[in-house]
Amino acid sequence: MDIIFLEAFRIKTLIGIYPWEKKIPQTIELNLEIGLPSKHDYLTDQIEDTLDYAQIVERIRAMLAEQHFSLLETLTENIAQMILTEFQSPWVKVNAAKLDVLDGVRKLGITIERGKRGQPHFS
Ligand SMILES: Nc1nc2c(c(=O)[nH]1)N=C([C@H](O)[C@@H](O)CO)CN2
Repeated sequence: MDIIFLEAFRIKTLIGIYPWEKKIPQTIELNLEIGLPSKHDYLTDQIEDTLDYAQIVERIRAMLAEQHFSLLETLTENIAQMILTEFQSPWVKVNAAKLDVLDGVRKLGITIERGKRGQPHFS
């Protein structure tokens, strides 16, 4: 399987279970791996024949501006389901971390995998 990755994508959003977290946006860091559908033919060298990672980033920005989550679990699940359904990715891994929210912990968060990870893509 071929994979698009997004590393250290930092974005501000309202996230958290405490009252202050529902009012003050926090920066979270996202790391994503997005499986490409094996039916796609990358040898065409055309953006139409792959997943456009710029569109995925913009879609995540829009989601996190509109929707506010209490838990990182819900945030990662919503991002994963959006990528599987809207971009027809067969498999996705989403990691979301809060930065410096607990004393002595630089990053903490969650990683989820959804969908089915496929075989290597041979062309
Ligand atoms: N499993 C989780 N535990 C906690 C979360 C979370 O999203 N998932 N969130 C919080 C608070 O919002 C925290 O980040 C504030 O310090 C606590 N535990």
